Amino acid sequence: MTIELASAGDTEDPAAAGDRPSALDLLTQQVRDLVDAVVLTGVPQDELVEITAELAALTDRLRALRRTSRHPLAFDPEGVPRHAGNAVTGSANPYALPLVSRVTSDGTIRAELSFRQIHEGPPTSVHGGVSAMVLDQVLGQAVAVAGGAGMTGTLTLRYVRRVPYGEPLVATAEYLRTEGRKSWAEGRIALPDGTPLVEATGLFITPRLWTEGTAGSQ
Ligand SMILES: CCCCC/C=C\C/C=C\C/C=C\C/C=C\CCCC(=O)SCCNC(=O)CCNC(=O)[C@H](O)C(C)(C)COP(=O)(O)OP(=O)(O)OC[C@H]1O[C@@H](n2cnc3c(N)ncnc32)[C@H](O)[C@@H]1OP(=O)(O)O
Repeated sequence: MTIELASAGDTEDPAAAGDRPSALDLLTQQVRDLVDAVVLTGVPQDELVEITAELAALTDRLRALRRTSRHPLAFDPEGVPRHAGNAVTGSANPYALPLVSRVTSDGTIRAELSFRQIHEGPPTSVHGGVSAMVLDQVLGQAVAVAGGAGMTGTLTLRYVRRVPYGEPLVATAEYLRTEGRKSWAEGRIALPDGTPLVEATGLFITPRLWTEGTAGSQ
């Protein structure tokens, strides 16, 4: 297999790397695969002990050089915030799905996604907090693209139907309105045919600190 990597240094600037994955992106995806494998593994105890020791050694190798700063926040040409360390969308965060969203011609945020077994809450269903995290993100992106980027003040959810994992789903969000530093959005996670599973409305508040030009220092 030949892997075309982004150039060294591109990881600091996702736009410069284009669509090519960086070595960090590939490591991150490998760790996601590892986490999936851990949840589902049935290998015997002694094998688990050996694997754990190997992982401890790999963890030490990664810790040999630690970042002293967070991953930078950037905006793609459509105005969607991109942050490699983000818990939902981050290409360099193994914990992230990762969720990849785009802006449609009418300004809707749209992301195709598929939850995995690691997201399980109730048997065979996705944990409600995981659904909330995805909706918080896409609603936040909707207000950011509309010019009202902010912190979540309130997020109200209605869990309509159980959310399955391992199946294609769609998350969408639309900006509603702005009053001063407050912006509202609504969205949903749905089946591909539009059947809603979780519906959300959210209020996002642009912190006074950001309007004073100190974003990112909090
Ligand atoms: C230099 C410019 C830089 C611009 C920055 C650019 C980009 C930022 C990038 C990315 C962001 C975009 C998208 C990200 C995508 C997804 C979003 C995920 C978001 C999160 O995952 S985020 C984590 C959870 N979130 C929190 O961790 C919030 C903790 N909290 C605070 O940080 C403060 O609390 C804050 C900032 C909310 C307000 O602080 P503040 O000092 O700026 O404003 P203040 O208190 O004066 O309130 C003003 C008016 O909002 C009302 N109000 C206040 N709080 C309210 C609430 N909770 N509910 C309802 N109304 C509320 C007041 O009642 C008043 O209302 P009124 O004016 O009518 O009296």
